Parts: sequence; C-alpha cells; structure tokens
Amino acid sequence: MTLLALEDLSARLGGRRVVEGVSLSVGPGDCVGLIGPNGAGKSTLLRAALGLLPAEGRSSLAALAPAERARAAAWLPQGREIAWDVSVAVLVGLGRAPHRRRGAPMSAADRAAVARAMEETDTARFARRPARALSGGEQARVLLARALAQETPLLLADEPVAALDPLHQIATMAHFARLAAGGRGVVTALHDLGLAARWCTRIVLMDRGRVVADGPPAAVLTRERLRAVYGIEALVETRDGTLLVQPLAIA
Ligand SMILES: Nc1ncnc2c1ncn2[C@@H]1O[C@H](COP(=O)(O)OP(=O)(O)OP(=O)(O)O)[C@@H](O)[C@H]1O
Repeated sequence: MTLLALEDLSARLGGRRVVEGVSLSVGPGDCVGLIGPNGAGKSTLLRAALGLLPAEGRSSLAALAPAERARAAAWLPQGREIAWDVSVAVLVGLGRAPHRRRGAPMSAADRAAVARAMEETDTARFARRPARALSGGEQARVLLARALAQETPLLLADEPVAALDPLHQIATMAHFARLAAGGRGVVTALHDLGLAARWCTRIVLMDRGRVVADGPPAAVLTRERLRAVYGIEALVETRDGTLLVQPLAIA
C-alpha cells in the first residue's frame, strides 16, 4: 500500500526549476525526515506533492479531488500565521472539516479527535484562549494539533519543530514515530539532524532540487555526506543502538 507516490516530479518557481525529477513513495510505517540545506527544494517538493503548485510529473495526492485529498493527507505549512481571531479549540476543530458535511455540527468522534490532538500537542490547557494570544511556539503546536485532528493516513509537515522547545520537539517527533509505528505515514522537513537521526525511520536528503540520498538514517547521515552536502563537520555515532548526529563546525 502506498500513501504517496511521486514520479519524476519537477517544479519551477520564478522560471527556475527548483525541484528536479523526484521519484519516491511513502507507505504505512514510514516516518520520513526530509532534509537538505536552505533552498534545496524541500518546501517546494512538499507543496508540489500536495498539488499546491503546478508541477510536471505525477503526484498521487495532487491527482485527487480536493475533498478526497483532505481526507488522505494533512498539511502543516511552514508559515505559522494565524489569521483568525478564534479560540484554540475552534481552530483545532477546523481540522475536522474534511470529515464533516458542510454546516453539520461536530460529532462525538470529531470532538474526541480534537481532544486527542490537543493532548498530543500539550495544548488542551489553552483550549479557550484566543489562538493569536499564544506565544510563537504555542501557536505552532496549536497548528500542529489542527493537522493531527484531521487524522489522515498521511501527514506532511514543513519544519514542525523549528519553534518548539526541546521537550516539545522530542514529544512531537516521538508522536510522529508512534503514528508511523501505528501504520500511518509522516513526511517532515527538518533542519535538526539530531532529531531526524533519532526519530525518523527514513531520511530523504535533497540538494539543489534533487534527492541525493534516501534510506535509513544510519545509511544517509554519514560524516562524508554531511560534509559534501552541508559543508559541515559532524559527530556521527551510535550509542546504545541510537544514532546520534551533532553538527560541530564548518568543514
Ligand atoms: N516564489 C519564488 N520565486 C522564485 N524562487 C523561489 C520562490 N520561492 C522559493 N524560491 C526558490 O526555490 C528554491 C527552493 O526553495 P524551498 O523553499 O523549496 O527550499 P527549502 O529546501 O524548503 O529551504 P529552507 O530550508 O530554507 O526552508 C530556493 O532557491 C528559493 O530561493
């Protein structure tokens, strides 16, 4: 079973090809860390995969009708701007929209999904607060809760942990790993190589629009490759069965 299939996907921005010929498939159990230097094309790849950008090639998600796509995949974009003056509970509840008929009230199942998503993101205590009156990292967790409340087979997230404190970074990555272990698929763009190494089942490394490596963290995150792609020296070591990656210096 495949949750996302990309075949020779390419996308242009401002007349330049920023994603070139990407083919990959994501299935149940995959927690994919999409990594690569600034400008490598990670956000563009995710947006093209979702059909939010015109692209050449094929994306199984982009081929779906919008309503069907919203039940197949949840999307947490990089922009964390909350535009509406609503409470946290109402905002997270919007994640249930793809499962409800227009104008229908929230069902018990909807309310349970919203409550779960708020528990998982440690946002339940903000439920009644105006979403825009929270800190940046708290707002980021609320937007993640909205995506989780959608309870889709696949979650695509663009740097979901960038604004989070270490506890919530670990909690978020551990939750993604649990979702994958439970048979869902996660693709998350990340800059934190340590978190990617520790929690992802698979790393897709992009450089200048192309996928340059795709495999288990220990196979992709080698010192040589980090030097070649990022221009950094890093500590890469396995301790008690856990892969540890810590960037140290400019190569
Ligand atoms: N609207 C745009 N017009 C032209 N070029 C763009 C536009 N948006 C992005 N780009 C370029 O496309 C390339 C890929 O950008 P993208 O945002 O996909 O990279 P990224 O890997 O997600 O980077 P980051 O790690 O910085 O978020 C970059 O070189 C960027 O400058």
